[in-house]
Amino acid sequence: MEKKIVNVAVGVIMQDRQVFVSKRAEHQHQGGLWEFPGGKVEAQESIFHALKRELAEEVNITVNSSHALMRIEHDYGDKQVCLDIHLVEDFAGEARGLEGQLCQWVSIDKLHELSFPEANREIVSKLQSDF
Ligand SMILES: Nc1nc2c([nH]c(=O)n2[C@H]2C[C@H](O)[C@@H](COP(=O)(O)OP(=O)(O)OP(=O)(O)O)O2)c(=O)[nH]1
Ligand SMILES: [Mg+2]
Repeated sequence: MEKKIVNVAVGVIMQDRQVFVSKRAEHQHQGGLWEFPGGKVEAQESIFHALKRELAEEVNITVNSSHALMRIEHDYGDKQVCLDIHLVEDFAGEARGLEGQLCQWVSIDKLHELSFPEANREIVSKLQSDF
């Protein structure tokens, strides 16, 4: 049977050379690892709309605009994802976890010290080489 690919809108929220990351809950897929906030793109929804909705729900910010950074397709074996990663520098509100998740601002230079899901390796490399 062909596996369904889950499309995910992911936001790299950046301010003053720092990025806002949150920790995935233990019970979630890839639980206990750090992530860039985001979530599933619903049927008929644009990536930008999903990004805006998820970042408001999860981390309290209103995204005004964003730029597509990269797309990563990754097969975790138990789940196949397509991550649409956007850079979010233009937003309103103060970022904080609204779902009880641990969050922090981390400097780009230290991003590699955190444990992320496998698919995020490329994102961290790109951020550290481009910014
Ligand atoms: N948000 C996010 N998801 C990531 C990252 N890296 C990565 O592999 N993923 C994977 C983990 C999950 O399988 C999927 C995102 O699903 P999610 O659990 O955030 O979706 P969601 O917010 O809509 O939440 P839910 O409906 O599952 O409760 O993408 C990342 O940096 N951020
Ligand atoms: Mg999510």
